[in-house]
Amino acid sequence: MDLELNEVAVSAAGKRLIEDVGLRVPSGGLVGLVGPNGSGKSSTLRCVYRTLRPERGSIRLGGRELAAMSLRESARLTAALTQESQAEFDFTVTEVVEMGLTPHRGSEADRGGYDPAGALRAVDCEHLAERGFLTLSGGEKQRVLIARALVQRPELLVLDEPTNHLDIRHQLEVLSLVRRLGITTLTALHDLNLAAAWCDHVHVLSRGRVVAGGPPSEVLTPETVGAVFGVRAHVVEHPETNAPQLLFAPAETTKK
Ligand SMILES: Nc1ncnc2c1ncn2[C@@H]1O[C@H](COP(=O)(O)OP(=O)(O)OP(=O)(O)O)[C@@H](O)[C@H]1O
Repeated sequence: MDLELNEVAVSAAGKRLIEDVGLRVPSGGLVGLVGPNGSGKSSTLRCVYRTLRPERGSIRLGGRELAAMSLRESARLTAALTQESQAEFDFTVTEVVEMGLTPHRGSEADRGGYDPAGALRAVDCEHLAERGFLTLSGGEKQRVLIARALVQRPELLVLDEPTNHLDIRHQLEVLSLVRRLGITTLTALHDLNLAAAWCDHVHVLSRGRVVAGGPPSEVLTPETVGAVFGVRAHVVEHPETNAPQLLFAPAETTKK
């Protein structure tokens, strides 16, 4: 199911958070949102998982206006891992993962996919099934929340910094898993090299606007990264994967 945003604008507390945001995630595609702190990544994602209501523009999922769907319907289709998801649940890990089934309760629909144990296995957390969620490390919590998103069997995954708190192995495993799942995914990422390595397309946000979008090799150029993030970047090619990777230096550093 594809996702399309056109000229989306949203405000909160009298402040324009994003303006004219447009992007498309093709069915089964993985698209990254990158940008400096406060550039509007989370606000864009919040419009997609409907905790913010755009005041202009359109958001279509599978060709249908989100605004015309009931919240229950869009919640069934969309699983979100948000900045707020780390809420303090006083439940076991299995109970937290089972919460992902909530949007399907009372519905006949069963599109197959992960059961709670399978989802925990997929994120390498099977051994944590009976632990209290509150006793987990930050990275373990993050992986359990990804398992909760998987059992929902969503058509669309919306991920806000899914690699937060994860060690390097689990960062790579989570993105590789998302890739393998083939679910339409829009994700905010701080790490430009992860975005470059895993995303089909990357959109760069700056002050609430998309200033560049397309394949990572076309978008994550020294010029764009320099202008948006205020750092000097050099692009090298990963010797194994050929993905563009960036090396950074502060803007003011002069070469010795
Ligand atoms: N409810 C709100 N009321 C007022 N301002 C808000 C609200 N939500 C977000 N903002 C502001 O909008 C801007 C964009 O925030 P947003 O969280 O979308 O950025 P972000 O790119 O996800 O940032 P980060 O990388 O720091 O997570 C910020 O300046 C933020 O302070």
